[in-house]
Amino acid sequence: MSFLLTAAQMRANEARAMNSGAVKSIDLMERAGQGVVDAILSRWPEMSGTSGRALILCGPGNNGGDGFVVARLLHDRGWNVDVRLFGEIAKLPPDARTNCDRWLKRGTIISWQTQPKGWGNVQLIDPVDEHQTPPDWSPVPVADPWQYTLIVDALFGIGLSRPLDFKEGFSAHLPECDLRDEPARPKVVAIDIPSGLNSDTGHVPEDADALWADLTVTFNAMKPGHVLADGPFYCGHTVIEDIGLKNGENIARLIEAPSFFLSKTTGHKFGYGHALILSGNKGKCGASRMSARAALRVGAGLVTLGCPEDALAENAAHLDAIMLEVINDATSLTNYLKDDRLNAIGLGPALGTSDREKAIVATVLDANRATVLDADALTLIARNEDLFARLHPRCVLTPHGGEFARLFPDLAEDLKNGASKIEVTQQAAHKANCSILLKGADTVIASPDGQTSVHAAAYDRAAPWLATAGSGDVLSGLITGCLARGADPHQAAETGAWLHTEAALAFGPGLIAEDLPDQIPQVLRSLGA
Ligand SMILES: NC(=O)C1=CN([C@@H]2O[C@H](COP(=O)(O)OP(=O)(O)OC[C@H]3O[C@@H](n4cnc5c(N)ncnc54)[C@H](O)[C@@H]3O)[C@@H](O)[C@H]2O)[C@@H](O)CC1
Ligand SMILES: Nc1ncnc2c1ncn2[C@@H]1O[C@H](COP(=O)(O)OP(=O)(O)O)[C@@H](O)[C@H]1O
Ligand SMILES: [K+]
Repeated sequence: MSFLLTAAQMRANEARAMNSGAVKSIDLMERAGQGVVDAILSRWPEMSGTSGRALILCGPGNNGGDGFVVARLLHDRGWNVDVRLFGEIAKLPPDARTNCDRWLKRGTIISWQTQPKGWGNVQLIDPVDEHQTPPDWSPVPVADPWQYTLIVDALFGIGLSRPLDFKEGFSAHLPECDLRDEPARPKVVAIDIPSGLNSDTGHVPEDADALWADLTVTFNAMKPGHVLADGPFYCGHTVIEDIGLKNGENIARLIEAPSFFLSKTTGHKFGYGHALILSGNKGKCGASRMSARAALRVGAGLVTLGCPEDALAENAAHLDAIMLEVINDATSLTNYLKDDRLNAIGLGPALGTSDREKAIVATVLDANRATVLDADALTLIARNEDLFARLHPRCVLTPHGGEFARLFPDLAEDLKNGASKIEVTQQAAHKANCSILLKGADTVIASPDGQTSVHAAAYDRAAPWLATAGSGDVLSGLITGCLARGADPHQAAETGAWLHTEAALAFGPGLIAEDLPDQIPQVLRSLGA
């Protein structure tokens, strides 16, 4: 199982290891630098056979220290290495300083720093005399990035403490981001996290800048910034190098393939649960049918679509294996729910938002069954405090960003202002007293018992084809089906999110929402279900 660590949690791991005497910080830095070199050579094996030319951009903290280690290791492999330092050698922290000195036995450093007040553009000074302030800020030309095989961003890691500003000269050392697809350009590698990206949130603040990378090499575990928000775009591809720290607390787990409960062995259809999906009036029920189909495909033993009488003929024309039940109003729903084999309910897609549906949502919540609330059901809950107050821990809410803002306006504002998507989802789960799945390529799931997970449809699992009308309806059906099969709400949301993306990957370009449920058999087979 993989976990995400905040910067504070990573520092705590390091402090624990130091205090126990298990390892010295200088050794951790050596392992980090070695890990970066290993990751580079493994990603681009052609670089191990020959020596190239590298530019290492070091920052004023320990991220820069890792950079000095990389510079030394590449030099010792025969590479031609240039090192630039943002800051002053004299102010480096101890381990970074040690590695800077080791580098200075092999090569030189060109340093640049923020210009003193009143100076014009950033000045580059060459070389830095570590014992005295340079008498003259003589400009040095920015190196042409295209002369390098490799550029390493060791400027700022988890210690980024304020927004990055390209005016300070950081970007001049990299080819333009638009040239990412240009094969002749140097490879760009970020140590720990691309500089400028917030490692806890994945945000790059408005008006701020960040460097981009082809490869990001981080240590021990991914940080939220590698998978949330803008993170994957800037990181390019992320690998984890083990530097031997033991992980303590984490902020979330990273959802991986489910390893349980999706296979069917023996037993009767009722042993796999009976899901009820509720729909609205005729002409608008397509979304609920897709949801029902997804619930059946994921293996619910039975699925019934409950709809008003006027929608019966339309639904009957489309459905075979899915059963139909007339649910005109809250009273007919109450009667139908007397069958306690109905163990999971999904509602919202194509439900409607009139008084009929408001009463239906109230009835469903009062029934205290495992329930997924999506789309129109979320709109009704956002509008009616009495519905919000009825939410309970067997519910899963599946809002997209707009629905989340209607349900939790304050938290949505925090998110807009740079708060962590993980933290706002945790707070929402606490407020609503139920599981919340906040959608996106970075889907976050939090439950009131504190469980938190992130599903990243990123890197090798990027599935942009999911940005298509109705794909969310299928997701709610998948989760309802998992609930019917006996998963708890958090587990059902995790499994639904993973299957949803996997189904999109199995289909690929041209995907429309209807295609998703029919990819599920192939996905289940690949899991050995
Ligand atoms: N367990 C750990 O935490 C380990 C950390 N290591 C490395 O150490 C890094 C963290 O080192 P630090 O805590 O020294 O932090 P950083 O090196 O990430 O950055 C801190 C320095 O950057 C300056 N700074 C921050 N934001 C700035 C901005 N926008 N513009 C200009 N200056 C800015 C700060 O004033 C400070 O001098 C990690 O990212 C990783 O690369 C590794 O060496 C191995 C182990
Ligand atoms: N670019 C993307 N990458 C991965 N998943 C995405 C992307 N865009 C949307 N999704 C997923 O697709 C689904 C869309 O749901 P939603 O916004 O409710 O759409 P709809 O209401 O049309 O069904 C969500 O599960 C979301 O996480
Ligand atoms: K970096």
